Amino acid sequence: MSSLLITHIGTLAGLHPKETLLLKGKEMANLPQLQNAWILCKDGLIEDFGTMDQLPEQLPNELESISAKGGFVFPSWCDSHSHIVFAAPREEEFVMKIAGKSYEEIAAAGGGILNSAGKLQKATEEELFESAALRLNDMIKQGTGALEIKSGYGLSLESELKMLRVIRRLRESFPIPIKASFLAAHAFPLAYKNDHAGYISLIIDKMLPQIAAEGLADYMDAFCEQGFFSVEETDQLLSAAAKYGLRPKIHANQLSVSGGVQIGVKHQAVSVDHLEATDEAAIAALAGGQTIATLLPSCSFYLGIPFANARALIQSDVPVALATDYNPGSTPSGNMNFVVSLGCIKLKMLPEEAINACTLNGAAAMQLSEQSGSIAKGKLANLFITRSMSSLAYLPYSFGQSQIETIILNGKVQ
Ligand SMILES: N=CN[C@@H](CCC(=O)O)C(=O)O
Ligand SMILES: [Zn+2]
Repeated sequence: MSSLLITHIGTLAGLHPKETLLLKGKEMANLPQLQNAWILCKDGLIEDFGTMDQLPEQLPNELESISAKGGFVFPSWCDSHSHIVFAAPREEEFVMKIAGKSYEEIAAAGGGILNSAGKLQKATEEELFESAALRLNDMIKQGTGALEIKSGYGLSLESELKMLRVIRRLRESFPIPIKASFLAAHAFPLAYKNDHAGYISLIIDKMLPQIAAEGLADYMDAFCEQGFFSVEETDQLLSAAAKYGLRPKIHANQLSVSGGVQIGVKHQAVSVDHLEATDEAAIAALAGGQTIATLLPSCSFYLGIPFANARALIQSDVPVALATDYNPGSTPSGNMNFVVSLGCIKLKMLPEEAINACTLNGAAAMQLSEQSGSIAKGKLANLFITRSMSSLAYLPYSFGQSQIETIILNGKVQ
C-alpha cells in the first residue's frame, strides 16, 4: 500500500493519545494541537507526525506528498447517530411545520415515522441502498469519517431486515467504519396501535433472534417517549437485547422528560441521545458515569424545540458527544460542520469542546475510539484538511460555509 505525507500543516488538531478513549468535564475543553506540522500515513493508518523543522529524513517508498498550505488538519467527524436509510424525504411535513403544526401533531395526522415506514416497506433493497449511498457520499464530502446508522423505518420483520441489510451493504461498500443500531422500537405500527404487547413480542421473539443470528446489528435502540415506547416497554426491550449482547444506544427525553435516560443508564447504554428535555434527575443519573450524552442540535434547530443543556452535562462530568441525527422527519441534514457551529452557538460549547464532541466522543459513542476520533499513531488515517484559517474558532464561527478542502480516508486523498 502507498503512503501519504501531508506537509505545511498550519495546525494539526485533535492529538489525543491513543489511550484516551473518552473525554468528560474539563477535559472536554482540551484539544491538543501542534503548529507548523507534518503527518505521515501508511497502510491506511497514522504512522507518525511532527513539526516541519523535524521532517523525517527516511521516508517510505511510493510516497505521495501533498501540502496543507497552512490549513488545519483534523481527525474526521465521527457521527454517532443517523437514520440515513429512508425511502423518501418528507418536505410536505416541512411545509406543515412552517404553517404551525408540531412534530407530534404531524405524527398524529399520519405523518412522521409511520409515513416513512409506509414508503420504506414498498422500496426495494437496491433503491434504499442507492439513495442512502448518495447521502453518505455527501456526508463524507463534508468531513464525516465514521458513522452509525439506525433501522427503524421498517417496523416489520421483513422491512427491518431489509434496512439492516442495506446498512451492512453500505458498510461493505464505503471506506469508513459504520455501526448499525436496531430500532424496530421507533413507533408502533398501525396494526399494533392497541396491541403494544403484541409488537413488543414480535420484536423480542421474532426480530431480535434473526437479527442476532445474521449479526446485523451492533446496538439496540428504542424511542422512549410519551406516545411511543414507555419506560417499562423500553426496559423489557433492552433486557431482551442484552441476551444477544446488544448494548443500548437509545432515543431519550427528546420531546419530554421520559425517564429514558435512567433506563438507559440502568442497562449500561453506550449513549443516550437527544436530551432536549433533560431535568436534574436525568443529569444526576448520568453524572460521572460512562454513558455518553449524545446531543443533536440540528434536530432542535429544525424542529424548533429546546436545545439540550450541554453546559450542565459537562459541569456534571458527563461525556458529551454531538451528532447529526440525519433523518427525513426531524433533521434532514448530515452536515457535521453545522453541528459543530450549533454546538457552539446554541449549546454554548467552546470550539474545542464541540470539536471533541464530534470526534473522539463521537467515536466513543460507537465504541470506535481505539481506532477513530483523534490523531494518534496507529489510528485510522481518516482526516480532513481545511483552508488556511485564522484560528480554530473560525471553523464553527463561519457557520454554513465549508472550510474543508481535502478529505483523506484510510490514508488516501479522496
Ligand atoms: N425521534 C425519533 N427518531 C428521529 C425522527 C424520526 C422521524 O421523524 O422520522 C429522531 O431522532 O429525531
Ligand atoms: Zn434519531
